[in-house]
Amino acid sequence: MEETDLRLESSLWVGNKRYRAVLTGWHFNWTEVDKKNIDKKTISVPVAEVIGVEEGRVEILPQKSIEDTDKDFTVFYVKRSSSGSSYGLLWRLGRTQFSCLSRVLRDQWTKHLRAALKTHSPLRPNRLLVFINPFGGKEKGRKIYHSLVAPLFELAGISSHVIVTERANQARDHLLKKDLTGFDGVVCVGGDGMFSEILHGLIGRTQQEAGLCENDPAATLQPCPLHIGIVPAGSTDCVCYATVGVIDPVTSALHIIIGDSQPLDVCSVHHASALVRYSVSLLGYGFYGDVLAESEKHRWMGPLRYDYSGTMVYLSNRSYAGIVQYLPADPLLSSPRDRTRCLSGCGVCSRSTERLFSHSSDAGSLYSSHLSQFSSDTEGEWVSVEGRFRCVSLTCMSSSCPKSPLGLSPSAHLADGTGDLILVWDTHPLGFLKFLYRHTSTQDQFDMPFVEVHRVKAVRFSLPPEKEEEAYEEIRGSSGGIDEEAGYIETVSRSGSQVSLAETGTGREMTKEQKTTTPFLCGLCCSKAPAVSVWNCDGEILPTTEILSRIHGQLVRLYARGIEDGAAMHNCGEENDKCDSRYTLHK
Ligand SMILES: CCCCCCCCCCCCC/C=C/[C@@H](O)[C@H](COP(=O)(O)O)NC(=O)CCCCC
Ligand SMILES: Nc1ncnc2c1ncn2[C@@H]1O[C@H](COP(=O)(O)OP(=O)(O)O)[C@@H](O)[C@H]1O
Ligand SMILES: [Ca+2]
Repeated sequence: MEETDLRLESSLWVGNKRYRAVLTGWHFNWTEVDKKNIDKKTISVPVAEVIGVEEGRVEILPQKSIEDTDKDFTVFYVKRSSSGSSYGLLWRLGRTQFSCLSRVLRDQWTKHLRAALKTHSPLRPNRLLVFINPFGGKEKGRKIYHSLVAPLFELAGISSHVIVTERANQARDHLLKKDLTGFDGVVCVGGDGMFSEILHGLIGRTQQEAGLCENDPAATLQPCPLHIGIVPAGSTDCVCYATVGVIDPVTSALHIIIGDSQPLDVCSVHHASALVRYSVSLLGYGFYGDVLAESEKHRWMGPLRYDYSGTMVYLSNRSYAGIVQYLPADPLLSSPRDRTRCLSGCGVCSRSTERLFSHSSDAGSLYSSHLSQFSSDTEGEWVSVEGRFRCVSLTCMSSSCPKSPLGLSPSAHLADGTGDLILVWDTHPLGFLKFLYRHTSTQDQFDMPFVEVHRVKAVRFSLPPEKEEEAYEEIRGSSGGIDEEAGYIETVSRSGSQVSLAETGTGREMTKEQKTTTPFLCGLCCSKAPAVSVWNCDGEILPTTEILSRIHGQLVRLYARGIEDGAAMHNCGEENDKCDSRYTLHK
């Protein structure tokens, strides 16, 4: 046996085969020794991907069982396999039971492996705050967490405080107000709406503690210190799919356990100097807004509500007038049409990290550089277009999801500090159908004469003056009046409870009733098409039509690593499901 610091080497047995096992600090490898040279295969596991080390012969599935033999130990680690339909890789729990010649040697192996784990994965969480939405998606959040995720957290020695929500916004309010001392991260078991609650809670809490005003659209917001883990149990699960590459609770749990860290851009949405909401995936007006408004009436259908509502809204054949202004991002850094993909270890995002945070010690200059984007001096840099649109969408990331495996903008980046603005001008119904259909394949949805895509830092949307009046009349007509005295933006969640109040002074914002009835009833049941649509902000309907939206680079961090390139990881010559070389190659 050889031993230096964290290095350890000895013979170990797996079953009746003898292996030469080596722990180098970064990797744990074992190679069968009594085999002919040509057949020798080394299994190599990065220490960062070891989930747990247990004395004895241990199994955790289907139930935990321990055979407490004193010369054995069991190592659990990440094992990859192809996901079939998705672009990312599925992660599974690999397990190997080793036997040593003595108990002393066994204790040395377990001690060294555990010490290596501590040294090489500094972001592994010890304590997590878990929120489960029992009503998300197919209402399986509780089962998913307790049967698939909790046993893995236990194996990894993570303690968790679990809250099953009883109302919308409970998770957000908890994060805004309660003591979060001792937690390393927050886990969301649910869909994009539940993620959004956690996003708002954490961003709000961080700004409160930093004394920053979220209502100021020019403020440089403070990045959140706590990581967010997403265990998918919703309807679209776009944030999970776009950051992990698969919708799979076990894969997500393993990323959380090893403390993976993926920064994420966040888009703020303001109206009349008041924060309305934050978004990470879809900020969409027109088609996507109408689909969401319609789908809320069919929540009982579960995830299928989006297919049904999508068809109905498509058939209603609507377009909307609007003025879109945008602040272009530096075209030398990247382009939404460069046909690249933001994958794990993305160079564009890493270079952005340097750019975004290189002056962070000089807080004053960073703040003023952001401010300048909105000052009158730089007004000339904004580009303005006006016309009728099928949809106007802004996304900070690809927004890929099972419905659209490459997403709304396949070359968008998770953490480059920019968003992609997609303008779909009014066109004939078949053209629009073709545009939508291309989202489901690898065909380029931007290669159409009525579609534009721009990489941007900020976007403003407003109504042409005559439409503004028409919209106001429409709102008055359908709601029986707005409380003009109040002058508040009231954001109402999908389940109907109040999300936030922000003073605006305009009194022209839609009420809850307008949001859920105006666009669809006017478009399908009445002869007159509505003058305005609504904004779909990560699955929430915004109460305002005119907005200013700005991208904040890397404002939050997820327990994820971006989509792994399956082709690069599986070059061992074995078929995916037979492959037991779990080693991350060629990053
Ligand atoms: C003819 C085939 C048409 C296929 C159109 C496919 C276009 C799909 C793009 C989907 C982008 C999704 C962006 C994510 C949005 C979610 O935040 C939001 C809320 O999700 P959840 O909390 O899970 O309910 N989902 C939606 O707004 C659904 C949009 C569906 C559009 C058809
Ligand atoms: N206990 C609860 N009861 C009702 N609504 C809830 C509850 N917990 C969370 N929500 C809300 O449910 C909405 C949808 O949740 P989500 O998990 O995203 O599911 P889905 O993907 O099916 O829409 C979110 O906006 C969230 O605020
Ligand atoms: Ca981005």
